Amino acid sequence: MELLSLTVNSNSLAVLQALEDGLKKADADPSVKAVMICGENGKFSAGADIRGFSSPKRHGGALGPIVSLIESSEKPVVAAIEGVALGGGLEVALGCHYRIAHVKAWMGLPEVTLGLLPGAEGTQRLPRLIGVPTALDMITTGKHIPATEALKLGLVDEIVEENTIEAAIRLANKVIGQPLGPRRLSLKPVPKVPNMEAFLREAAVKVKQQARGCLAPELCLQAVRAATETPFAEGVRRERELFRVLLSSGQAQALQYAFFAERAVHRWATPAGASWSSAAPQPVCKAAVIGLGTMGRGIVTSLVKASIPVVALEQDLEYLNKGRKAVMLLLEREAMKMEGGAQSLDFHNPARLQFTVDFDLLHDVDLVIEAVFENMALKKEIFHKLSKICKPGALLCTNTSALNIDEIASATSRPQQVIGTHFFSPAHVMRLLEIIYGRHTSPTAIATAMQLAKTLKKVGVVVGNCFGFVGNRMMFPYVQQAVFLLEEGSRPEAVDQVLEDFGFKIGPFRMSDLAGLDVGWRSRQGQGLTGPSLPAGTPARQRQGQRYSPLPDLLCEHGRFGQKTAKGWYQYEKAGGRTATPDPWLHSFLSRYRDTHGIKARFIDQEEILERCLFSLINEGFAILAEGIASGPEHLDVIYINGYGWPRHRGGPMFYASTVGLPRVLDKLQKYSEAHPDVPGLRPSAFLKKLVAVGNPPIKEWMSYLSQQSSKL
Ligand SMILES: CC/C=C\C/C=C/C(=O)SCCNC(=O)CCNC(=O)[C@H](O)C(C)(C)COP(=O)(O)OP(=O)(O)OC[C@H]1O[C@@H](n2cnc3c(N)ncnc32)[C@H](O)[C@@H]1OP(=O)(O)O
Repeated sequence: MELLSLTVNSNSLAVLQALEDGLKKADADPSVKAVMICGENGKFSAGADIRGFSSPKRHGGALGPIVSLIESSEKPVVAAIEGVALGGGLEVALGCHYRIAHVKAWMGLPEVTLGLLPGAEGTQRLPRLIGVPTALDMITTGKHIPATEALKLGLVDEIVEENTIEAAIRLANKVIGQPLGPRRLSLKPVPKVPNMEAFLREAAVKVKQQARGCLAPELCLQAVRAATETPFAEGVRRERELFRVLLSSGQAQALQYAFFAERAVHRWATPAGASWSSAAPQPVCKAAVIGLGTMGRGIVTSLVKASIPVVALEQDLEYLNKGRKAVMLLLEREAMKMEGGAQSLDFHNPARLQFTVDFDLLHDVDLVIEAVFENMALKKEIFHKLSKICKPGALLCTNTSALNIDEIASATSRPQQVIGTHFFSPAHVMRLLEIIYGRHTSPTAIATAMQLAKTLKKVGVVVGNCFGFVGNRMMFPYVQQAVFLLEEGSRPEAVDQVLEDFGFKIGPFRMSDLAGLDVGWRSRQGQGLTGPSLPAGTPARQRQGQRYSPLPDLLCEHGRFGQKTAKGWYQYEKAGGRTATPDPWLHSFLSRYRDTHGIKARFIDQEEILERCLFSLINEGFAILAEGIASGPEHLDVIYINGYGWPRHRGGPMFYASTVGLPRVLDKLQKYSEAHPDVPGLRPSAFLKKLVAVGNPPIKEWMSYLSQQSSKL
């Protein structure tokens, strides 16, 4: 036998054992001259079994010694990489003396995204192979790189377009007898950069800033630093130490939960029993977008990037030209980030992107996304037209953040084809797509919208129809608490700081200034909560017997709409400016407001700010689950992580509640509710109470306490 071939699809215990046995056998057998390691079914390895990290019987540290064993083999070992080589899979390849990859293969060390670091000596070998700056980037971001890039970086020795295994065998035969010392990465020095210390210091600042409280990127950097400062064996010891810290940090569990939650929501189901097994998606070969405001522009860009031909429609030529310019600018920027540039997107080709004011051009599209502003009458008028013009079977989507899908569908003759697709701004960047089915929406429509999300590289989450759906409905009590805290004595910058320290990308007041205070003002006017339709004599701080804060309305009446007017909860350098500065005017405005309403300002500590904002949001989440609006807590968590800047390393609001402990959440809500009996959002939901009463079960069992529901986790 000239060559032994080993397969390493997943780094389960059995595979590791087989790898070790195979290597030992190859070393002991004089007839074996070289070893080739490959995967099965066109995939090298997706790395360790992620579920294994939270299992009590985890085989910690088992892979590192095997990678060392591969490297120390006296016979050349060649990795034949097809499909993916990720995490532990790539670390195995780094132990090999040669790496050959298929041109379509992808490689990366994504452990950081799971709250870990490449704990099988990857933090020590990769910098020795491709240099510290590039290795650090790969290890701290976890990004996957294509084989072509891996070749340029020197991560692989060769890429092939045909049979990778045959090419690897050819290479193995060619190198038999050549010295292996120079191919053993553990023996190589780490390539120098001019001022390593300054480079690492700067990198540490950048990584910490971007990590927003997530430990893994910082510890990844420390492990790479060890590679630059200590011999290989010492670096490996440090790597293992840091790996153990991460494994027991709690963040790893949250990030791994998030990984599986995103996959679980893909297996959508409705209370009526519809799911992938009962519905197939319809093909979307051509789409239309109505309305080229901020949302419409992003949606068009997203569709073009996904190579779906688009017809973009506006109400008149003035709006159309404005929208066209903005879309072209977005597409040009996106094209610059892509390898093939503008050519690859081909957006100047009218067959790919057409701008029009003529509704009739929508007659042959497979799907329409209406993205005009939030006005029910306008949306109904558009859907009425669509139901007359569009071909039978065309999916009619509305990009609304709160409005009733059934009412919009009632304007059509085909409510089964109407569905909510709630994009998040900027729509070509944000990963979340909330997909809302109405009473009549067909399973095919849901499947088609879910498939569209995948094509657009977004995470689609199927939810039921209620005001604000899942994301915004949970956001209302959170924002309401933030404003109540101002009434009681806090300041916008104090509230924002607490929530940003928790890990939110942006606190509620900075967010409100960014989105524009006028958006909510219009909606409240529409609901009759403020403005001319408010009945005379309505108490300033009460609506329907519940506490209400007119603060945001008063700010709007002062023309303070946020960034766009250079003033909102903060002040900005100019209209459209981004730098929020605390505003003395706002502080004295708050004092005057409290005096007017006889409110005695008090000091509010960070714990109260955090708990009242987060626990009221979580409380609404339990109500949503009990009503069957979402089929599991993972749906709520995926929505919050991908659409609302919730820190991923805290796993989403419902996972966070499970880590705080439901009895504590209930206890605190009860306390705050007693202090604020006129705030329904603080009144503990019946489902939360039930879960506490049955003994605080783990999150994956929650849904079994509601009849006919089961978790997808
Ligand atoms: C002591 C230290 C020892 C070792 C250090 C090593 C650590 C590691 O290796 S950590 C793992 C690193 N690997 C990854 O993070 C890869 C994760 N997977 C992916 O990125 C993707 O799944 C993919 C790119 C490999 C494939 O993507 P796609 O084709 O879109 O399929 P899905 O993502 O839907 O996945 C299909 C199916 O497979 C499950 N799965 C994928 N990878 C893993 C894994 N590493 N462990 C466990 N399960 C995995 C995924 O959950 C899907 O299954 P379900 O639909 O049932 O959830």
